[in-house]
Amino acid sequence: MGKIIITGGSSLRGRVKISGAKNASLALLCATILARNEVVLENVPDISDVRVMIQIINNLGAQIAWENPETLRIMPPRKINMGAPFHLVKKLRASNLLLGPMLARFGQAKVALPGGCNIGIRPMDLHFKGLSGLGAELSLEHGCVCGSVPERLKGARIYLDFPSVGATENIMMAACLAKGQTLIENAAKEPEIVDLANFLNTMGAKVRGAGTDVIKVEGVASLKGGVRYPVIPDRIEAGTFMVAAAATKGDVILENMIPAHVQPLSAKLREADVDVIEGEDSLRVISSRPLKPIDIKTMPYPGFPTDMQSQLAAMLSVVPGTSMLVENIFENRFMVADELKRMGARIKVEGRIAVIEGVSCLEGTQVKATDLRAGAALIVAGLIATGETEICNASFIDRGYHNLEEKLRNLGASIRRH
Ligand SMILES: CC(=O)N[C@H]1[C@@H](OP(=O)(O)OP(=O)(O)OC[C@H]2O[C@@H](n3ccc(=O)[nH]c3=O)[C@H](O)[C@@H]2O)O[C@H](CO)[C@@H](O)[C@@H]1O
Ligand SMILES: C=C(OP(=O)(O)O)C(=O)O
Repeated sequence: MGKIIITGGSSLRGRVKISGAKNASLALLCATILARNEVVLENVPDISDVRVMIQIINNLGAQIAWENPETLRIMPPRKINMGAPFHLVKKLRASNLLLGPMLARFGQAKVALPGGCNIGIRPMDLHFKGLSGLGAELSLEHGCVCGSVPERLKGARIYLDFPSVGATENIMMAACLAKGQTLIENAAKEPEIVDLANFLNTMGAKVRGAGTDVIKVEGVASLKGGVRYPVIPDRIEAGTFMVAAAATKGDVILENMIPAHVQPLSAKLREADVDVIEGEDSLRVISSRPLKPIDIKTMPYPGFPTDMQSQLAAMLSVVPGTSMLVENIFENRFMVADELKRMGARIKVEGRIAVIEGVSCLEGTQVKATDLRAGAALIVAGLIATGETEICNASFIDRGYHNLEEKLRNLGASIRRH
């Protein structure tokens, strides 16, 4: 799976360009299935999750090719090949986002139960509730979700018991081609939801209210496609560089990003006594004073993102005093604590709570990435540790970070792949 080796101790300094968002790109790629004509997506990150999703959608009958390193040209399928293969689907969570578009456009779907990082049980009941509320008939057969639509999907009022990102996306995409109006209540409000709604509207959908608790979709007969659309910047990649800059006492300017999308993290870094200066589409992080301990509770957007919790745990492990993390989204997201402890961190995990007692330094050693953001956290830990840190299972990190080593080297880090 590859190793990343870091020699710690350098402060990160300079400028870094943030890539397009993984989670938005994956949802938008699934949404292209709804379109009748070619679609061009710009600012797509060349990461392994995106490459796997391209393979899956090509298998369904689409034709997708890179026009240049950040631009994908997609000819949606005219008829669908059933069965998204397990060996691909198991690699990423977002493969469950194929269900809504396949059912809406082709009236049938068969997708192996999705994989992704082992950060919790991650049920799909809300996806099922929403899609069956629109009239789809769904069953689980031999590890596959099978679905069919007797006639056309019909608009409905759907209340989500929890504002699930994936369920909101799946229902929103399916509702675009349903007959009549759909209301998604207690919808997720993440920036990736808004990006998906904007993309669907560019293709001819009628989605209103994305970014609020209630999304209203007026179904249309078809989505024309024939559009070029830039994916939003990746707020989690941006957040990871912000934390790396703060932890290494650095001074980094992040370019091509949306400061409002990282506001929950900026607020917390400021509490820790880091300077975060917002530009229009850039942001500067300067860490020149001793850091203060902070408490974090992960929440749906605009709360603090679960995808940034591990990286912050790495930073806080060397901040004098006691910090506390409460993980409210995924029950298994403290796996990184054991790896950080190997490096000398003092972290006590009790259920959904982790208490961190800051130590004076972390020591480089061999550690393993247990999931994507745990891998990112170990990179942060390696950058601040004394000596050499060897991170195995680096392919987890490749799921979500484009050119991470090169970007960090340009900021002065000593990092290489083995
Ligand atoms: C590809 C993608 O976009 N992944 C993101 C997406 O994952 P994903 O869409 O899987 O996350 P959800 O928002 O759906 O999950 C949030 C919570 O809802 C629960 N739940 C979800 C669906 C369901 O049917 N039933 C149910 O109980 C989950 O177990 C979890 O506890 O949002 C997460 C929360 O911001 C991020 O960490 C992931 O990076
Ligand atoms: C949890 C993540 O991704 P996924 O939902 O694809 O597993 C993530 O990006 O941190």
